[in-house]
Formats: sequence, C-alpha cells, structure tokens
Amino acid sequence: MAAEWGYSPTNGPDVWARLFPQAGGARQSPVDICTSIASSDSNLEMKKLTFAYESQSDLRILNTGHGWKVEAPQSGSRLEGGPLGEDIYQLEQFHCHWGETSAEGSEHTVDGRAYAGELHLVHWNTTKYQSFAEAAQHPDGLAVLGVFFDVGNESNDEIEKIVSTLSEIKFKGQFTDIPDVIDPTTFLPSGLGYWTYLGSLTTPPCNECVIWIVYKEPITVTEEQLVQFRCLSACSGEAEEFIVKNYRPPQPLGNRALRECNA
Ligand SMILES: NS(=O)(=O)c1ccc2oc(=S)[nH]c2c1
Ligand SMILES: [Zn+2]
Repeated sequence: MAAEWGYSPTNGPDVWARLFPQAGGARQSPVDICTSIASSDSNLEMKKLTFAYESQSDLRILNTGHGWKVEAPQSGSRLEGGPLGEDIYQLEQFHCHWGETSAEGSEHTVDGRAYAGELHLVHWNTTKYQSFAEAAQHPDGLAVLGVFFDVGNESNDEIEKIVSTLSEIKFKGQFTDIPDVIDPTTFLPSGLGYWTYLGSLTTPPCNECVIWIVYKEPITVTEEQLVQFRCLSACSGEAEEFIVKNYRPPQPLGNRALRECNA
C-alpha cells in the first residue's frame, strides 16, 4: 500500500521527497515572503488581476484526511490578468491550512511571520489545457490565490458556512453538501495588493505547476472557527487523530523572482 503522507515527523514535509521526487525541486512552495526583496512590476499594475465568480449552493465539502476541501468547479468563473499573461484560469476547489495554535498555521510566511491559517483558492488554465489533471502537469497550469487568516473577535460569516458542516465530515472520506450559498469573492480581502512568484503544490505530489498570488491583507476569523478545523479527524474509522496542523514550512526561494502589486 502506498505510504500515507502527512505532517508527522515520520511522514511529513521533511520526508516527502523520498516518495514524491518533485518535493525536492527548486521551484517549491510555500516560501517566506521577504518583503525587502519583492520587486514592483509595472506590468502587474497595467494588467490588473481580475476575478469573476458565481455564487453557488450545495457545493460538496469533504474531509480529505489532510483537511477540508470544497469542490467548486465553476465553468463560469474567470481569473485573469496580473501575472497570468493572456490565459484564463477557472476555479476548481478551495481549502485551508492551519496549525496547532494560532501562532502558526499559514504556509507562506511574511518576513518570517506566520499567520493563523491560509485559504487557497485553486484555479486551472482553461485557455491551454483540457482538465485540471492535465494543467497540473505544466509550469503555468494552476493559479492559486492565497489569503492569510488573522484571529479576531468577529466571526467570518463565509467561513462559518464551512464550519457549520464540519461535524458531518469528522472522519476522512466523509463528505456533505454546504446548504448555504457560497460566493468565493467574499473570501478575498478588501485590499487587493499581492505578492506573486512561480511555485508548486504545497502537498504531494508537489508538482511545480503553480503561479502563486498571495494577498497582502489578511481576513479575520475567530479562534473558535479554527478550533473547529482542528476537530477534523485524519482517520476514516473510530480512531481519532485530529488534524491539528496541515501546513508545509517555507521552502527555499532560490533565484526565483518575487514580485509585488499594490493594487
Ligand atoms: N495547497 S495547494 O498548493 O493549493 C494545492 C492545490 C491543489 C492540489 O492538488 C493536489 S493533488 N495537491 C494540491 C495542493
Ligand atoms: Zn493549499
């Protein structure tokens, strides 16, 4: 049986490359965003990053064993401009990463600082490729929007729509439909400045196929909402192994360009 990857010392990020060679590549994600080396690029300002999403109800949310994932294939969605050239990217799914405490949890860090969590809105290049799986085999196949979580006193209403379903998907492999209408736009911060660089999937197989767009401004969630994330189980049976952390630590940026856009 294929070894299960995870986030423990015996199957976590430090050993992924043994089973998933790409995890040892030179274009890996996440990275620490060193703000002093980020370069402004007028092209990013001229070709504004634009997004258009549909509001959808009855989206399927599942417990992957590594966290929750909302399947949201939206043929009517469009992410384009900014670092994406002339191609159009379509929303496929969104999910989240978090930590054991709110002092950690994001995958990207900013000048060494971790946030309490990180939401990923995953898109694929429909201009060039015929499927998500095909797109994930190419260096410009995917575009992922990363949004940091800060902990505050105000519950995030959109995240609450996710939290309210988690008791139904406690165990790995379970899934349910989210009754509420979800508009992915509401996950985005009001300030749309971002950093962008070429990277990879942050989980195995760690394909080097992602154009990363990480928003500078975090959104706010409550500690209680994060506590609910940590109640998901990584196991499918009665055994309870809570998913208390599911973030990969930063990988070397190497000689990759890190650009910024102050939208
Ligand atoms: N965490 S992430 O880089 O956004 C990401 C997005 C899509 C993925 O599909 C597989 S398989 N692993 C993935 C990781
Ligand atoms: Zn992710």
